[in-house]
Amino acid sequence: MWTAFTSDQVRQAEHALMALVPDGELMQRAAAGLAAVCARLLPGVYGSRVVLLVGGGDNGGDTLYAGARLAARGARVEAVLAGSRTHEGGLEALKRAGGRVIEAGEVGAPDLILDGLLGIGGKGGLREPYATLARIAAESGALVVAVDVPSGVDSSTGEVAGEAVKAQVTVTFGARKAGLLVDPGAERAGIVELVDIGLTAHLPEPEITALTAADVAGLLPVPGIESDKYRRGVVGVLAGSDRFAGAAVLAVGGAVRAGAGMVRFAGPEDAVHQVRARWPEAVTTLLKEDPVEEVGRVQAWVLGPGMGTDERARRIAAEVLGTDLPVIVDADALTIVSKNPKLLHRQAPTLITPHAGELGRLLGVDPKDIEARRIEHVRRAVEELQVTVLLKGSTTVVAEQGRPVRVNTTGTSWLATAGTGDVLSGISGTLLAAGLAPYDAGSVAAFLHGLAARKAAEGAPIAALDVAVSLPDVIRHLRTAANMDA
Ligand SMILES: NC(=O)C1=CN([C@@H]2O[C@H](COP(=O)(O)OP(=O)(O)OC[C@H]3O[C@@H](n4cnc5c(N)ncnc54)[C@H](O)[C@@H]3O)[C@@H](O)[C@H]2O)[C@@H](O)CC1
Ligand SMILES: Nc1ncnc2c1ncn2[C@@H]1O[C@H](COP(=O)(O)OP(=O)(O)O)[C@@H](O)[C@H]1O
Ligand SMILES: [K+]
Repeated sequence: MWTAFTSDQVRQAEHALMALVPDGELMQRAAAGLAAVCARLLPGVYGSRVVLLVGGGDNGGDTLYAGARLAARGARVEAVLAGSRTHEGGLEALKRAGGRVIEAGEVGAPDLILDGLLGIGGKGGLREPYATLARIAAESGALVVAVDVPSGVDSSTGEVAGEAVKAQVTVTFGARKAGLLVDPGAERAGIVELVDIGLTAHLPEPEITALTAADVAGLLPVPGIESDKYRRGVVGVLAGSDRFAGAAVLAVGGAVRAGAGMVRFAGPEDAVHQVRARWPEAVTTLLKEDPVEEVGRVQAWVLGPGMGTDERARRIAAEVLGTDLPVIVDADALTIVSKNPKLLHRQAPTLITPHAGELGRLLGVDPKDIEARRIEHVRRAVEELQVTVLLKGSTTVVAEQGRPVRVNTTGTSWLATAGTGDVLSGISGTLLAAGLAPYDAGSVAAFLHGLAARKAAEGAPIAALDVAVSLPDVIRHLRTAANMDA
């Protein structure tokens, strides 16, 4: 499990650790780790040109000491001093090692730029001259490595309020900062390398966690000798309308290919035909005015993809949410519950899977604000709605009362195509029917969904159904990598 922390949590842990080690020791550990990563990234340290963008705080200090280490190994290291003050010890060390100070106009096109403008002390959008330096870095063509945090990214939330550095790699010290895992910050951070400075024992409960491949392999339900199709989990899918029959095919596809014991599908005529044609293994029921009960026994429901918001859909939603079975509430069902929030007042496990627009309607908030500060809003949704919430988007996050927010790390922007959300609700439904709690079902589903999309895409466009089709390959790979028996 990965863990990530707010800047306050990191500062508290650093204070506790600082009391136990000599002055300046942590900065030396950070600088040594940073220089080692830079040395690995450069084709060769000797003779390479490295530019340091140095802010006035300790982030600048780390950067100067790391620059000194690279200079000592033969790199040509130059520093732009951008703060109203400069870490004295760091600057002395750099000069002693042969580094020199340059003006912003002399940055040019170095091999490597180290962004040491702001660390966890940064607040709000970059002010000048930092903003100009962020632009110079972006235009230089150099490999940009952010020190601790890309400057301009809020290290606790991932918010970017204005200009920010965009790094290919972020070398972060002691603990992952929450803002490095959540967009828009995650996109600015690139690959995150964690340097151990001895902080771990002092860290509190994390605000944020992320499942690793091994965690997912451990959580995935697999059939055993006692299994039959009912015990593995029967998932019921209530999706599709005369207008949107495809959503039914996609949600059923996600459920089938994620490994359901059985998928029961119920919907209008065209949807039933299309589901049967694509997924003959699904058991289908034509649902007109009959109660949903007629569909048969299921262990969890997927409610909403493409089902419309008319009177018929509202009646189905009310009936299903009135049962004591676990339910995934997605797409049109979210529109229905946003008009009648009481439908979510239920005891049984409930996972809602909105994108920012849908959550915006549920909370009465502008979707742009949700995308800017996902963690805050997903927590607020949990608080107000008292259900488990999976917020979709460029970073998918899953939240539940009293638990850290789980951030998904596998997504790809190729997923931004119609219908992939329907596949996700099918996967989540299968996992819920297999007995996973909503928090695990949602976060494992998002992990598999992201990996399946990457596998299907491999750098090219995908259709939503490709994501469903790739699921077994992804599950096989995860289990093999975790050394699990066939
Ligand atoms: N505290 C510790 O024990 C350690 C800290 N380390 C480093 O120290 C960093 C934190 O250092 P500081 O607390 O000095 O903070 P920063 O180096 O992040 O700088 C904060 C200063 O930048 C200015 N500033 C804030 N927001 C700005 C904006 N938007 N535009 C322009 N200027 C802005 C403010 O004047 C503030 O004083 C960490 O990120 C890490 O790199 C590491 O050396 C490891 C150990
Ligand atoms: N830029 C992006 N990067 C990564 N994943 C994305 C991005 N945009 C959308 N997604 C993912 O694609 C899926 C889209 O779902 P949704 O918005 O419900 O669309 P639809 O209703 O068409 O299926 C979600 O899983 C979401 O997290
Ligand atoms: K930085």
